[in-house]
Amino acid sequence: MTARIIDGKAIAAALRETIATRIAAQPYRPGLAVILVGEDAASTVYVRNKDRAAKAAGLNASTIRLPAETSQASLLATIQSLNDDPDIDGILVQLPLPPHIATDAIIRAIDPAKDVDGFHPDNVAALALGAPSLVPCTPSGVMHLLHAAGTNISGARAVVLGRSNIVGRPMAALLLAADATTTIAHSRTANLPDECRRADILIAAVGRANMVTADWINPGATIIDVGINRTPDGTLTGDVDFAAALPTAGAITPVPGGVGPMTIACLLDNTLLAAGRRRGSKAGGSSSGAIPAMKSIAGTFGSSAPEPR
Ligand SMILES: Nc1nc2c(c(=O)[nH]1)N[C@@H](CN(C=O)c1ccc(C(=O)N[C@@H](CCC(=O)O)C(=O)O)cc1)CN2
Repeated sequence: MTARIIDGKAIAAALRETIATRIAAQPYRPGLAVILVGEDAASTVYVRNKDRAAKAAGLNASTIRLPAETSQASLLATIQSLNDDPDIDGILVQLPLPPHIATDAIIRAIDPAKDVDGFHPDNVAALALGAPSLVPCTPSGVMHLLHAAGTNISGARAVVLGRSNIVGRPMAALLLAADATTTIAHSRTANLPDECRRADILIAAVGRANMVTADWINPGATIIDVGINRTPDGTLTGDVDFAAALPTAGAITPVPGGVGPMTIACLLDNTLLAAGRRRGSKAGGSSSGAIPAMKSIAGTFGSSAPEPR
């Protein structure tokens, strides 16, 4: 048997369309500010794609490009002015930052109500307590993909490979909130392949090209590949050996065209959600509220975007 391919590009396009319809129904244009410090090649592409997608969906989006030598104090001042700007609903600082800037201090400086990345400690704590507010975009996108794939989450054994603050930890919190029996596996986990082989749902987010091979996969499992690795010949590849996994997995995301496009769609969703809350629109319904897999955390997860008025 061959695994079903979960088409993240198409699912993200549908989500962006839903969000655009909701934005068009609002009496205001939600504002999104994205800050890029330096000229990291991949970050430059991601920020350009965010800007395009945000504008296409009807957001009032702007990108603030700062030189790599920007001081931490100057970046903090930029964030403060965006925190104070009533037209800005969402603020995102593209990561990674240059090494002389303390990422933690920057994330803490963002108004949690405008933190559309969901990285501020207040938002992290809310998610950990099972009452998520603004949820990190990549894990949020993964939940959408699991739903679209028709994967049963409640009661399933989920293994998250990787424990980063951006993906692994919030991913595990979301799966737990959706009633999966959730394990975080990492570089120190004993018998890593055995651990992964127990998973009905395997989320690979380690950042090592093709690390997950066919013998790590439980036959029929849903495999979500969050890895984006560039091989020496310039090819983009995930953390899962896709070709080898195909005959064993039940469903699998490709790289590119899997999780990546969902990250950007969920950023738009978070911006709409943040705008609705800040501007006092009645929250309810949402692009992701329609997702049964998230019912247990409905109303708080993903976009409780304002209803059209
Ligand atoms: N402030 C943040 N920084 C970073 C985040 C984040 O969520 N917030 N995530 C990643 C990068 N990222 C978004 O910023 C991102 C990565 C990849 C994609 C994507 O669409 N990938 C495509 C392939 C693109 C390519 O050719 O390189 C795909 O997978 O199909 C979107 C967003 C780190 N930084």
